[in-house]
Amino acid sequence: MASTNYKPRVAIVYASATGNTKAAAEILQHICRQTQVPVSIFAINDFPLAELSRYDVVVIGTYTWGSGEIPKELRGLFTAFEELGHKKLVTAVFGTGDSCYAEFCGAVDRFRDMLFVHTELAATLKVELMPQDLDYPRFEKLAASIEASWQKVMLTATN
Ligand SMILES: Cc1cc2nc3c(=O)[nH]c(=O)nc-3n(C[C@H](O)[C@H](O)[C@H](O)COP(=O)(O)O)c2cc1C
Repeated sequence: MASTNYKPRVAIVYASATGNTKAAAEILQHICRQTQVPVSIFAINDFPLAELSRYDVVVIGTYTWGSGEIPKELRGLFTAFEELGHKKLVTAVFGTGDSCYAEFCGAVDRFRDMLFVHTELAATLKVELMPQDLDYPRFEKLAASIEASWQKVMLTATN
């Protein structure tokens, strides 16, 4: 995300009940920071939904609850994306889950389907429980996909 003069405003917004998704969010924040792009990270309860439209890139981190469901604290954010309907907003969604459940990381799938319709969805990533060292390159790929989508949106805007 460093090759244009304009620095995108990037937010990582996550929900985490037991810490796995928080750890994943912090890995992504660390990787993004290496590209010199300022990244703000918010636990969902600290993120002002009214500010969603002020960001160029929003990355969601979610665990999965119930039977493949979005945690209730993220439902407001889900609706806010639907209502915003901003196709130039670059998004991505990652999640941690437990593959013992029938719908592994079902919340990621639910966000993916909605974000694909309402935003410029860059990529998704599913992680088994607490992220491990071998997941790190997968987060690097996620960051690279986000950057590529951002460059695409910038290019479209200037042509
Ligand atoms: C009651 C309950 C239901 C769950 N349902 C699912 C599920 O449907 N699919 C899944 O992949 N993981 C499911 N999980 C596992 C969590 O999503 C997983 O442990 C996740 O890493 C927790 O993230 P956190 O540490 O950020 O809270 C469930 C966990 C609990 C306790």
